[in-house]
Amino acid sequence: MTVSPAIATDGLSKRYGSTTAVADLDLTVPSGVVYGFLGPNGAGKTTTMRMLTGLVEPSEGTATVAGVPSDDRRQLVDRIGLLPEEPPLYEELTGREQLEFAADLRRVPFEQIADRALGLCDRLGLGEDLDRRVDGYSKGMRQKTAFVQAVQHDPSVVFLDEPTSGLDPRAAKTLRELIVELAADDTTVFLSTHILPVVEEIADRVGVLHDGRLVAEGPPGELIGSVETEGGADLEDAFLALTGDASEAYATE
Ligand SMILES: Nc1ncnc2c1ncn2[C@@H]1O[C@H](COP(=O)(O)OP(=O)(O)OP(=O)(O)O)[C@@H](O)[C@H]1O
Repeated sequence: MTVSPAIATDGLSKRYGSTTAVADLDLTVPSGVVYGFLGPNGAGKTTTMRMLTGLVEPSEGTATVAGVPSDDRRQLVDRIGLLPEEPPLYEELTGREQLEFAADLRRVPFEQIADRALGLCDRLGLGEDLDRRVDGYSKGMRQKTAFVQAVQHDPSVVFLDEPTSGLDPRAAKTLRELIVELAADDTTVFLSTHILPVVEEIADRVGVLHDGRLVAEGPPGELIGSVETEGGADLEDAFLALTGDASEAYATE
């Protein structure tokens, strides 16, 4: 029996006027993996994620996510989760109301997923703040709420854009653990981040985008092994070699 990939794209491209944001992308992401999606600023990562989540129409090519064509937004939202760079939260709601609202959008009764949602909040240290309004939340509290909102309905595929942004070290560690647990429970995690040690630690596979093109793909160890260095190479070395610009300053925290 062949298991369908979680994400498959065929010649996926996006142009904005004379700018080619994503060019002829053929990507296959197996089910149940953590997939690190890397690339310099402006490489096309966000645009790719927007196409895969049905928010932006491709100029050419097709994509299937969790078995659904990416232009079938109605079916897609039930099967995916998205944590974008700028989390969409309603300032006037409490954290709990925000999570209930997100469940409603997917026509999932919140009571059905409350144990999972509130358990995630507790793990992230958000439990005691859930009845406060979002407009009084810190950046980290917003990020935690947006993460729970993205995964509370147990999606088949979740897209995370810089998920540890603004999180303190303890919460960031918990979030990394949660990502690994999600994948172990068969949720495919599509993770875009500039924090390469995190990718090296938790990603099963990595794709590197450069100028809208996929320039490398495989397990992190394979990418690192492809780089020649005098000492031991790491994913940052591989990234810099593959994207050909040693001046890109990348976080190494
Ligand atoms: N709505 C838009 N209109 C015009 N150009 C756009 C638009 N969205 C993205 N672009 C362009 O497409 C290219 C890819 O941008 P994108 O945001 O996908 O990159 P990224 O890899 O996510 O970058 P970063 O790491 O900085 O977030 C850039 O040249 C960007 O200026």
